[in-house]
Amino acid sequence: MTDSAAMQANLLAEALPYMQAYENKTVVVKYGGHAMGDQTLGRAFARDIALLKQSGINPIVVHGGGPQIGAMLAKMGIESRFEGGLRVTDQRTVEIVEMVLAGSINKEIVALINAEGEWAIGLCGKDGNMVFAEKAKKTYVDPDSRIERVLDLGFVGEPVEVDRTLLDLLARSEMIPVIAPVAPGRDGATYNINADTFAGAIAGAVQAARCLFLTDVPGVLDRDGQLIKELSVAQARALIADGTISGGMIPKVETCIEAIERGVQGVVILNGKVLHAVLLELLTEHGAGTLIVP
Ligand SMILES: Nc1ncnc2c1ncn2[C@@H]1O[C@H](COP(=O)(O)OP(=O)(O)O)[C@@H](O)[C@H]1O
Ligand SMILES: CC(=O)N[C@@H](CCC(=O)OP(=O)(O)O)C(=O)O
Repeated sequence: MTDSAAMQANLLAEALPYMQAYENKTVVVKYGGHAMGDQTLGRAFARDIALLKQSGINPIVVHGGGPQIGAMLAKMGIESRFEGGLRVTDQRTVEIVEMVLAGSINKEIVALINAEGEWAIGLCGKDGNMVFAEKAKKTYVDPDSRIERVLDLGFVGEPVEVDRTLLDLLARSEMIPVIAPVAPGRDGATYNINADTFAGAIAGAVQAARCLFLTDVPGVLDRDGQLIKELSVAQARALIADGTISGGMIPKVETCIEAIERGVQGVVILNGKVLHAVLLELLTEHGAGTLIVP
């Protein structure tokens, strides 16, 4: 046996018990816009997803694309504005969000997975009546008057209904769903949904065995910048309360907590900029990021 063949055999032997543990289980992978790097990274991500399917695991990809939406808006002369980590989305903006998310980014990921010999299918919340959203109800406390005010974020939505019929059908097929976080409202509007929130709702609806959030940091870091390998829901809440977890990591960890409360068995935040992060997390003993457990 050559060295390389021996190495592959060793890797396979290490991965086998994990593959068996996840067999026929659903793993939701949230692929964040910041985690989408160059072609090499994109191909490695697609290969990981293809390998999961080939191993009898049922992957569902939910993707973001915040930086890519920002770049397209800038090209059209529209400035991006965020409130509490959410993009303020007027009618013109939601049209561009849908174009970028459900159009170019979605099809790019589908093509990458298909190039690995699999059958990916690009969807958004509108397809198969999968997700219905309502206008997000966010409030803030006015620092001068201390009065609680409602934030009007325009067409920013929260998923309120998830129908898993189409996802169940795809799970039994050769298809890998790749889903953009855009959904209709019962009011006929199109809503822009934060991709973490959307992935958490999908993971809860399908009772996923794992939900992975690929971002551009190694996971949740402690005050000294060291990776925390495992966190309980109570510990995660304490880190938000004492300010160790801040900025964009707050809604991400809150989404993880909600997903666990909805029955997802384990949620992981990890660095998508590491080659084969998904396989390293799921199929090796040490994992790759921060595992949040009940
Ligand atoms: N304790 C923490 N551990 C890790 N990242 C943190 C922490 N507190 C704040 N952050 C910030 O959260 C960011 C990740 O959130 P965000 O940028 O919204 O991710 P994404 O765009 O990939 O969804 C990190 O880049 C980091 O700046
Ligand atoms: C309401 C809201 O903020 N929606 C996000 C949707 C994309 C997203 O969340 O992408 P990332 O995961 O790459 O950040 C946005 O418009 O940027």
